[in-house]
Amino acid sequence: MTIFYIPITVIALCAALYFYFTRTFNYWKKRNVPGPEPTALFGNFKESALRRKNIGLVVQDLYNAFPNEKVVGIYRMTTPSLLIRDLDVIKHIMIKDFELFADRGVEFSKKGLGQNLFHADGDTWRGLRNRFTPIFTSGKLKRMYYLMHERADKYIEFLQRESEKSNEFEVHSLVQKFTVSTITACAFGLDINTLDEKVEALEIIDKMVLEANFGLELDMMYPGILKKLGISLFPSTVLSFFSGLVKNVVSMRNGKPTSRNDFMDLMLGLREMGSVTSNKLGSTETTVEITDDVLAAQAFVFYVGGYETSATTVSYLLYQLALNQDVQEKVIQEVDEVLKENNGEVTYDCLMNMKYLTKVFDETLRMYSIVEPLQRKATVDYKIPGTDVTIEKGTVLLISPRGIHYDEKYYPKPEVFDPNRFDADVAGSRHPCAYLPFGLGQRNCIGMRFGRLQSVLCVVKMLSKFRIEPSKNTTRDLRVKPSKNLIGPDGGIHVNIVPRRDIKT
Ligand code: HEM
Repeated sequence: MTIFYIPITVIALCAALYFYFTRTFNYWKKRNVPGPEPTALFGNFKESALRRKNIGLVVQDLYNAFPNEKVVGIYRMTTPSLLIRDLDVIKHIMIKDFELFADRGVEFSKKGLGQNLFHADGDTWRGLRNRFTPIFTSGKLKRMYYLMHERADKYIEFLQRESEKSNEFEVHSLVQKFTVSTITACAFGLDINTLDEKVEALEIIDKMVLEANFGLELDMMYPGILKKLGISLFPSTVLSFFSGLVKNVVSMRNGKPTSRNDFMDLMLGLREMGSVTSNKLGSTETTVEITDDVLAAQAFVFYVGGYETSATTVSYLLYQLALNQDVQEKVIQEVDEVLKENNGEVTYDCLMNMKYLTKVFDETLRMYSIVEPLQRKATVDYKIPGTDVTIEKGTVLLISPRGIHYDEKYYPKPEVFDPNRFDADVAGSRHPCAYLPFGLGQRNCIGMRFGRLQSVLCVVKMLSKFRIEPSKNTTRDLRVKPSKNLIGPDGGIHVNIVPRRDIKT
């Protein structure tokens, strides 16, 4: 008899599982919100959950599939969530009604590294953001610039030595060597030799933090479960590394801020205060105790946020220069002119005046925005302006910068690399929410100026000595790495970096 029960039990179990993993899929239909058909268990994120496609591209596909909709009802695994396509609605959420969407809503244990500025929400985020904003003003960056400049010179010397051996480089890992050395110098006051040596601890962190992690899918499926279980998205080894780093620097500086004006000085200032306060709608309340874990969490997010985003941007920029020699010619002309006017010095002010290179940088981030998708969480029930849709408190909203940046409506012939899209009059006539590589509103990228500065410095220093040319391994079909949290090239970017003196004209 048992022989009959086994298949029946298996069928019943499968049916129960199917029912369980599709139970929410009427949510948007009931509310008349259009959206793609979800798949059991995965919702609309099957390709990214199976690591077949980068999550940024998955959300871009969802954006493209509904060209006439302002909002699209989707399922992050089984949890209903809303993709916002319309730029006016984006403006409401990210700017006008920001207070209602200040949270990012990535829920996991907020102990240890979880209390970092990117993942913190609510009053903790407000307190931290108030305190850390002053370190990224242009005045502070200008004072830190000499640290970046020293690293850039060492990097160019390294490149000159290496280019004697071979002209072909994989530029993503190459530029990482520069950005890791600037961020560790500016943030922690450390002089790590990332050029000639492999820094194993940093390589491990790179793998552990930037590779997609199934914790995120679990959070999509059961929002808040990681937090309830006290599970972090980051392994304890990463916490130990940053805790150790902070402790060392604190003891090297005798626990007091120095005159370096770097990130560590600001942290030491916070440590002396003992806590940070947040001002919400006029009231002042103490929110975050500044423990060593909180300091380590900020060190961690500035490190991770600081090096990879800029390294990826610069490597895509160099790739486009290799393919578009006319654009490169103009950038080189600008670099040469500015250097001539400044007796060969690359100063902070002259970088700010490189108008054409700024457009090239902006166009690079249009085609390859690195942080995808943007995310906000509703902290109240909210009727979406211009629609009949009301979202419930706790709903996660996604925005696809890449979808918008490749939308013909805003950028004709979006596959073409054209820096003139950022001429002042052309850019000024576009909707203010049509360009989102650094996000938008009060929760935008705090390190935007730093990222721009180190990226542009790296490009100027490189082009003052080298030209970038396609190599036999430069692919025209550059893919995005599926298994990463950020947008980045699959298999790297290979180009030739040729000393300018070697070029026959
Ligand atoms: C080209 C370089 C960079 C790009 C493209 C980039 C992009 C972004 C984006 C899109 C966000 C999310 C914004 C939003 O949700 O509206 C973000 C947040 C953030 N970025 Fe960057 N970033 C870059 C460089 C940096 C650097 C150099 C640092 C630090 C040194 C940094 C630290 C952060 C932090 C801490 C946040 C979270 C801010 C908050 O939630 O208050 N980023 N970044």
